[in-house]
Amino acid sequence: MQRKERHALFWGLGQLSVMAGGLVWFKAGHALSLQWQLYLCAFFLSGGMVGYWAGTQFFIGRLKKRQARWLVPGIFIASGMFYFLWWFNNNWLVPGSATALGLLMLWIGARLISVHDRYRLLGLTLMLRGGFNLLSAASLGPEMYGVWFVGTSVLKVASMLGLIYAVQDEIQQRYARTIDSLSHGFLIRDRRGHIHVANERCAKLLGFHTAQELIGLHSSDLLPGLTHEMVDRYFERFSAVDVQYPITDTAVLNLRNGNQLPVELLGSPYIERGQLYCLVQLLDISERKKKDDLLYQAARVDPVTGLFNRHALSARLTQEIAKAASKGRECAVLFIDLDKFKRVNDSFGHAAGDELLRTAAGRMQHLLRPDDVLARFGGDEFIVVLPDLARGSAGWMAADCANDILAAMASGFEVSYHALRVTASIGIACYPQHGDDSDTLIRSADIAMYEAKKAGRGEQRTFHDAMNAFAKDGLVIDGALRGAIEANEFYLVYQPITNAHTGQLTKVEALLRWNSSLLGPVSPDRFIPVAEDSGMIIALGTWVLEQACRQVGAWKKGVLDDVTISINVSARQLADPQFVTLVSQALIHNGLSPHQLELELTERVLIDDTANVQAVLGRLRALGVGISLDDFGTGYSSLSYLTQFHLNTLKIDRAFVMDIEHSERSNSLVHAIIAMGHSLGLQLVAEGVETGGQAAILEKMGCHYLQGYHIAKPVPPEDLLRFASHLSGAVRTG
Ligand SMILES: Nc1nc2c(ncn2[C@@H]2O[C@H](COP(=O)(O)O[C@H]3[C@@H](O)[C@H](n4cnc5c(=O)[nH]c(N)nc54)O[C@@H]3COP(=O)(O)O)[C@@H](O)[C@H]2O)c(=O)[nH]1
Repeated sequence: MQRKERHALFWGLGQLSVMAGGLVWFKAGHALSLQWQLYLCAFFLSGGMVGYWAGTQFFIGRLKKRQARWLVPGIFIASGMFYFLWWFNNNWLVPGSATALGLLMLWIGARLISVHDRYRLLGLTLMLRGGFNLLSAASLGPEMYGVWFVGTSVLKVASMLGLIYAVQDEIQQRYARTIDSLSHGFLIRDRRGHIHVANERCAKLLGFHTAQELIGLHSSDLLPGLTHEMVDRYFERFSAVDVQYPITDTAVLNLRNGNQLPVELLGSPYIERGQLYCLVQLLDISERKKKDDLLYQAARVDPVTGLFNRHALSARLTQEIAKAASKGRECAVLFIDLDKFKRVNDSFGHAAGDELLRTAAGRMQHLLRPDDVLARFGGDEFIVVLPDLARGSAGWMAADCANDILAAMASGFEVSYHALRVTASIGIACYPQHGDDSDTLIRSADIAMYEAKKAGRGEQRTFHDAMNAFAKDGLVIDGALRGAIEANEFYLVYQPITNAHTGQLTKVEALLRWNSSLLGPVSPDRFIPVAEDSGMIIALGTWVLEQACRQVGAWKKGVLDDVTISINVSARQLADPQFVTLVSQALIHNGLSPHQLELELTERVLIDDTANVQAVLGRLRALGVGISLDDFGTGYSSLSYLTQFHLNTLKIDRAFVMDIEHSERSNSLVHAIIAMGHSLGLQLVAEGVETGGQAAILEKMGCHYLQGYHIAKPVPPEDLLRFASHLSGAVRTG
């Protein structure tokens, strides 16, 4: 039995008790002594009153534990009092009982009315019964028994109805409270679409004031766009076989107040008295949708610049390609890489780097048309997509755009109160000429961007097929390079560098050769850039350093006893924190004095990471190792490098030397370089000397050393030893 229903037990027992008292008094006079009759009547009346009182308290939920403990003692105390009263005068028994019961019912009725509206009918009928009892007590004679019986029966039926109403109302209220306490909307509709039940949350979600407003409405009245057909079609889904419940849908509802509400609808069938209804739960998923949108955004947007990220860009480019294909139009992809961005990050920190990226992105965005797409592709890489271009125009439109971007970058940046110059390198690929899917176009633009970088930064290049062949070649070489050191596929050749005045062999340049088991002989011009890109140049350079020093060690105590070995060092080697240690170990292990080693660097190495390069070169010079600037004249040819890096030697590039006999411009340029080198106290080496005439001019100009095919080609070590022996004999005799 439910806790609430125990009131019926108390009331039932109370009623039984009162009836038992009546039987004892009116029907048991012949079987019991008067004292027993009086006592039992007093006991049953007390039991009945306590039962009514306790039932009422229980009904309204106010029967406390400590009160319940007094119920049985209360019956005995009250019985004692009634017995004592009637013992004096047993004529008081009937009117006294009616009076006591009447007063109790008046109290119960008043109490119920005061507690809740739903008890008003019950309370009123009980008060009437109470009043009727009092009236009966005052005037009830045997002649009135018939009237009394009818009156009391009518009132009992009325209070029964009042009780049924109160209990039903309570059950309904409990049900309503339960569905109202649900955190989601809830409604029950019938086959025709009429709403039978709805909770307050449902009303609120749909823009109504109360749930009551919804009851009786047709579902199509709930939302402006909802038609009768849609309402019927929804219900039909519940009649279908093999349906998994709940039927779950998500939708964005257009509400009557003009707002939109993203919801999840959970529909389940509900059968009442053989009729199929549909029970719909509405879950407000605005918050979930906001989070989904945020995640979607995060997956598509670069947090630093707020631009599309790589994934979003790919998807967008695929769309633009499809559009261009369907309309016979073109589109272009610009792959933009900020030069030297790493230096900004390293020198000023990542916050400054981010600021620079945002400024660069802002400048680019400013140059673009509303439909153009700008995305951050990676660290310092951006991509611009120019969509919907007329046939034949993609190439020049992209080149124009690239020029504008290069100009915008050239105006310099202010980052963390520092004025910085950051250039960009741009590669261009067009649809349909250079690829017909997003991956191919981006890859082609990337390859073209690398070509632009190689051309010396701040440049743009448009993709062409030869670049692809080159990139593919790079991939093949990259694959073949792996394991080539362990497989002993590399060896060194040595090219003599002689004193221009005396002809004496004073230096040799070690040059790397690769005889690949897969590709055959591969020239350094092809494999060195690939090794530099992959980072393998560090291992390869270390091998060259050790091998060359070992060779010079082996030449000790011979004609090449005091020769200086010159080796080429790439930027990545110099950035390797182990590099200086490796150099010093190579010297010690092979017994070389530091002046016997000269490291050849190109201008590109020097500009890449000035602060670090300066520090490393300082440590190398402290060791006593010589530093030589290779290919001078081909790169930036900046005088500041010559003073800034404390170089020992300047190597004049072959490109100038080859023309000095015939070109006045080359002649005067080489002359100027030599004069400048002298003034800075540098040793000068002329590269690519191929003729005696060139050698003579260079010697006359004051060049200290000569290197080139005129003296000797790069040769294996044993040939070089023979050459050196021959030369020293010739020099001695000469
Ligand atoms: N980081 C490293 N780079 C290296 C290493 N070994 C070589 N290289 C670089 O590869 C480039 C090509 O070198 P290579 O094919 O060996 O060419 C050298 C000489 O053979 C060539 N040379 C010398 N004299 C002449 C000449 O009279 N005519 C002519 N046509 N070519 C000549 O010049 C190259 C030497 O160049 P340089 O280093 O600039 O002095 C080249 O850039 C090498 O630097 C290595 O171990 N590590």
